[in-house]
Amino acid sequence: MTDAPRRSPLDVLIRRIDPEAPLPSYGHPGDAGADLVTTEAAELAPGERAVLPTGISIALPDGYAAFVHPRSGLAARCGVALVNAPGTVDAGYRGEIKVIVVNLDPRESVRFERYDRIAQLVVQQVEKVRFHEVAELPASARDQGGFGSTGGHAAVGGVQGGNRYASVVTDREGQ
Ligand SMILES: O=c1ccn([C@H]2C[C@H](O)[C@@H](COP(=O)(O)OP(=O)(O)OP(=O)(O)O)O2)c(=O)[nH]1
Ligand SMILES: [Mg+2]
Repeated sequence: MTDAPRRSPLDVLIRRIDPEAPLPSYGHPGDAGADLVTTEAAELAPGERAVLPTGISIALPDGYAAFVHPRSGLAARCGVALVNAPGTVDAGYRGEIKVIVVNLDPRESVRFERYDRIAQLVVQQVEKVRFHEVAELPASARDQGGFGSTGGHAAVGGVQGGNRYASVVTDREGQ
C-alpha cells in the first residue's frame, strides 16, 4: 500500500442510506469534527445504551480513518457518552456508520429525535506499522511506569498507600 498524499480539505465519497439524512457538517470553519445525526428516534433510560444509525456510509482513502467522538454538550448536559469512544471507522468500511451511545445519568432518561446531532466524526491520517519482534526494548525515562505512576490522581477515600492522592473534591477545587 502506498501512503495517500496529504490533502486538505480531503474529498470523501459519501452515500446516503436515509435519503433525507443531513450530511455530516462542521459547525464552524476550524472545527475538527463534523456532526453526525441519528436517523432513528430513541429514548434511553439511566444506564441504557443503544446503537444508533447515522444514515450515511463513506469511502475513505487508504491511509485515513474516521473517529466517532462524543459531543461535549450532550455529555455535560445529559450525561450521554459513547461506549467505545472514539469509535474507529476503517478506510475499507462501506457499511452504515453507527454510534454506540450510553446514558450515564443516574436519574434522568434522555430522548433523541430523528436527525438530532449525537456525535462528531473526525477524519485523520493514520500510520500503518510493521512490528519487529525483539527480546529487549530500548531503555526510556518512563520505563514501565504508568496507570498513575506519577501520583496526584483523584481517588474516592482520600489518601492511598505511600503516594499522596487527593480526594475527588480536593482535586476539583485545588487543580
Ligand atoms: O463507533 C463505531 C465503530 C465502528 N463502526 C464501524 C466502522 C468500523 O470499520 C467497523 C468495525 O469497527 P471495530 O473494528 O471497532 O469493531 P470490531 O468489534 O473490531 O469489529 P470487526 O471485527 O468487524 O472489525 O464498524 C461504526 O460504524 N461506529
Ligand atoms: Mg475491528
